[in-house]
Amino acid sequence: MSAQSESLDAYLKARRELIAEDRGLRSDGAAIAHMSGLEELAEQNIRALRKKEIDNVWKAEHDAIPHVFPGMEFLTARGLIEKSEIFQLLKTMPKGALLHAHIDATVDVRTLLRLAEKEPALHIRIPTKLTLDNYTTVIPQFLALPKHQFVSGTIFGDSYVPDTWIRLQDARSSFPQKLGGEKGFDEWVIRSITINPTEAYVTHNTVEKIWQKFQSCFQAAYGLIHCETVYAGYLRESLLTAINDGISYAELRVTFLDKLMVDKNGELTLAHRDWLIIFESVVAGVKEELKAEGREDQFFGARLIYTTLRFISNEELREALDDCIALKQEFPHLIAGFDLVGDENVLKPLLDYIEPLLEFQQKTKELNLDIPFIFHAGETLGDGDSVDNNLYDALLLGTKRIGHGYSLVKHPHLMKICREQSICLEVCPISNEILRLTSSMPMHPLPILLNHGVPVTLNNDDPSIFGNFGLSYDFFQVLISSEVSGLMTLADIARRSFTYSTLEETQKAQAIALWEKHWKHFVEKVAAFKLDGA
Ligand SMILES: O=c1[nH]cnc2c1ncn2[C@@H]1O[C@H](CO)[C@@H](O)[C@H]1O
Repeated sequence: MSAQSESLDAYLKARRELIAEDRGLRSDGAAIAHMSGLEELAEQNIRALRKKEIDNVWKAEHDAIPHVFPGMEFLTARGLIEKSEIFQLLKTMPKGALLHAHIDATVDVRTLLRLAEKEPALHIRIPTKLTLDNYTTVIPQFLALPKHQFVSGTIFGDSYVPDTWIRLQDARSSFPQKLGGEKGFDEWVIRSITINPTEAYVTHNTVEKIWQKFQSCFQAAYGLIHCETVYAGYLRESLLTAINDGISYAELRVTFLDKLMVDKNGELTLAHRDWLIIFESVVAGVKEELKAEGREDQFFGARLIYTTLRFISNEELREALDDCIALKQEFPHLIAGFDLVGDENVLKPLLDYIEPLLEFQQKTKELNLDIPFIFHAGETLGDGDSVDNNLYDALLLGTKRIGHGYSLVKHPHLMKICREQSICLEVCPISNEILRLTSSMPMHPLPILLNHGVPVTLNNDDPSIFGNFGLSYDFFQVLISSEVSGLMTLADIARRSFTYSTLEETQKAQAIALWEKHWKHFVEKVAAFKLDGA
């Protein structure tokens, strides 16, 4: 061997070692090191497919879409993603646990409308007269009323008195033909409860503005969802959408801000415990349905994270925390934890609530109740602002996981804590992009977290508003925008998701065993996948 080739070999060896050392903190290392032969083939196939797709789709010119690139804005790219072979494969991948989704934003808006429009008690109102000029900006509200308060009529034209309730079915059937009739009505409502690409990328293209639109989606959809007959159907659809995408377990956030929900007679009588009873019976019903189809091994179960909004007073928080305790005592298997939600950038920081939160910890300790905090924190672009600082409080308060934790990468010490104490970040890539924290996936901090070995799960956050149902879209955006992460990275994330859940150890083992079974089938399929021209 010549001196030259010897020094080249030495250089290449040193290079391999440096790379291995740099990648050494990543959590997918073990999964990659112990790949089966089939997993190796599946990984190769996905990487080859990705390369082909990046060249043919994400670097190509498209008439309707001016600038495409891997991991680009989701709302512009969605149509292209849905045509992708990788995406079609990912749809059948077992995704593990969904640990971050707000339940009132999980069902396709058309399905919600189909459920709501069947309910004769539902009414609609708008704050102003609807005209051809203003109708795209007017946001409706909904409420189910008791029979003796039903009001027939129309919401369009001069006869409508602003802020009066009109039966939804009437408002829909009398919606003027020049606005598209019933179809136009549906489109109008859908516009008010979703974010469209023009809003995200043009008219509301700042964190502050998009949050205003985002929050108004929740307010508009609230009354459609929170009425007994619709609610049960809604929860069923929410679970089935997740399960059909390969999610086998979920911890879903529910906002228990209002004390009562409208029952099937249009009366405000359903207390929080009734909401949980409905949830429990829906979970049982879904299990029955799946069993009848021979699919019972696709769903391990679901729990709820009790949430309230970060604008309430300390006294109201004390009430909410007591309510959470009472619910946990009655439904220990259903309550997974406690969280505070809403726009961190404009609402109160965790520090404002420190007294009631510390009292709660003391109380639950005395009662021997395990109700972990699972706080949203650091969902911001700020560096040292009160939202960024929420990370300190979330960790000091012993948060079990961190919702978003977008700004965690600015804190090496906090990353170390998360790594050493297995505190997982519930990362929501598409949500972060649509809510304007990042303009696209290549700018998202996820690779920093993965390369530092910070535990992460991938989540969809508010799919009914963003359109990223299930986890396939978020998994896709992560996979297409990295050359380090591959199929085994996604597998590692999915497998570990159960570990960060609030399931007990034996349940975790059972849920992981089921996941492994589905993963094996999936790997066989991907390993056998024939690339065009291969
Ligand atoms: O990404 C998020 N960060 C903080 N709060 C959120 C996010 N997504 C939804 N919500 C909050 O959850 C409530 C619905 O139950 C909404 O009011 C919304 O503010």
